[in-house]
Amino acid sequence: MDRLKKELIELLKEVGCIKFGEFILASGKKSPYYIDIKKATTNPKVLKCIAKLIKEHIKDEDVKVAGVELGSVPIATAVSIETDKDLLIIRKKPKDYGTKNKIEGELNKGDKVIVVEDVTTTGGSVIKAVNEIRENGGVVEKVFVVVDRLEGAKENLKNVDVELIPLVTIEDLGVKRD
Ligand SMILES: O=P(O)(O)OC[C@H]1O[C@H](OP(=O)(O)OP(=O)(O)O)[C@H](O)[C@@H]1O
Ligand SMILES: O=C(O)c1cc(=O)[nH]c(=O)[nH]1
Repeated sequence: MDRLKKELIELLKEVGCIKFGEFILASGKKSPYYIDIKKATTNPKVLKCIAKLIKEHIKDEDVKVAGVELGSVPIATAVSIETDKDLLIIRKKPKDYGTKNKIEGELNKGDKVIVVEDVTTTGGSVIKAVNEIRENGGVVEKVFVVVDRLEGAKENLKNVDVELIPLVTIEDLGVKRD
């Protein structure tokens, strides 16, 4: 296994982001476990590791890096700094004053954009962001996610012609699913 991937798995365990109990997810689904990914994405060591792993995939590509409010913004920022690529921030709702922007940063027609996400279950949240970028002229082919829970996101993204690239999956973290 890649050294950085191994390091990321260890770090995710170390910061204590794997939790068991009863949780309601963004999709409305119930789950007996939860990846408290914000514990990871507020930790500089984890952010550096994530950024380096994503850099291995996008080294020479002419792309911009997009993160969705709230969870993916620190990840996209770390990747932007590590790769020297422009950052885009996708809001969940447009600002209702000032610029009224939904996308912050410069997105031009035809720009290639990679989207980063903190965790995927159904992929519904990141698909909304992909649609927003596409509606504004961006070209999205790849989404990187720190942890994929293996609950349909890969298939749902494939249906909209996007490849989901998980840095780790729930299985890599040793979480048993029923
Ligand atoms: O794959 P899905 O089924 O869409 O679920 C995963 C999404 O749910 C969480 O977001 P949340 O809405 O809690 O946003 P936050 O980052 O603002 O906390 C998480 O950060 C993902 O974006
Ligand atoms: O689907 C979600 O909302 C979700 C699942 C999970 O494990 N962690 C998280 O932050 N969100």
